[in-house]
Amino acid sequence: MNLEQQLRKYLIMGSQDCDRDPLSILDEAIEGGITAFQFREKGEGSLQGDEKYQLAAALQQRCKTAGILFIVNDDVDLFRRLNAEGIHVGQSDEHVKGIREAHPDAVIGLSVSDLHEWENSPVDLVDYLGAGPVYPTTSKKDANPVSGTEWIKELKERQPDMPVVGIGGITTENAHRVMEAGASGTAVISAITKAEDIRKAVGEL
Ligand SMILES: Cc1ncc(COP(=O)(O)OP(=O)(O)O)c(N)n1
Ligand SMILES: Cc1ncsc1CCOP(=O)(O)O
Ligand SMILES: [Mg+2]
Repeated sequence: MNLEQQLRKYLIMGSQDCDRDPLSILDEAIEGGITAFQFREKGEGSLQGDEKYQLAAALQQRCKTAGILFIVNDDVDLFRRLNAEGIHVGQSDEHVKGIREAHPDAVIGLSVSDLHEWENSPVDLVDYLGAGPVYPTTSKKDANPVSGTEWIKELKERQPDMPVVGIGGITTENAHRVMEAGASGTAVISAITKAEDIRKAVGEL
């Protein structure tokens, strides 16, 4: 699978997003057919220190066994310690240039919410872009204003060969609009972590 195919069904999750064991949720999502996973341990109720590391390592092991791309959000030290395949950063996180210099082969994802961010970002140094929030989200308190699917279309016009994943408020009902706009995949938290039947939800995505 190339990166574009790997980004198709992209689960993002930390313990703060889970009403039950994160490992069981990941197992069910893997059975359902996710293709990438981002460890995002962040916000109210999130684990710190060794507890965070232990959970990340356990989730990474599940992804390794299943052959699923494993990406760490924000925490470059954790990404290094785990020797993870990828790191996702946003506009206020560690700069892409330094990460790329130190890790030429890493999969690096960058969030871009609007044209100003895109124009001022080192987009030639990253492997994919996270575009959003496409729709209103309750999973990220400090989310930027909603960008709609138009933003994905615009990114694909400007950088046709750059894989773009839509993120924010994506559900099994609206995911098709994100793909129709030109995204390589959908990145979701609640559509999977809060689903009654996780395998079914991943299938429907
Ligand atoms: C795939 C993907 N796209 C966007 C984001 C958001 O990143 P960021 O803006 O840095 O916000 P946090 O997730 O760090 O709160 C993402 N994590 N993944
Ligand atoms: C991390 C992140 N970045 C932009 S929106 C968002 C949260 C996505 O969560 P959900 O899929 O539950 O809306
Ligand atoms: Mg970030």
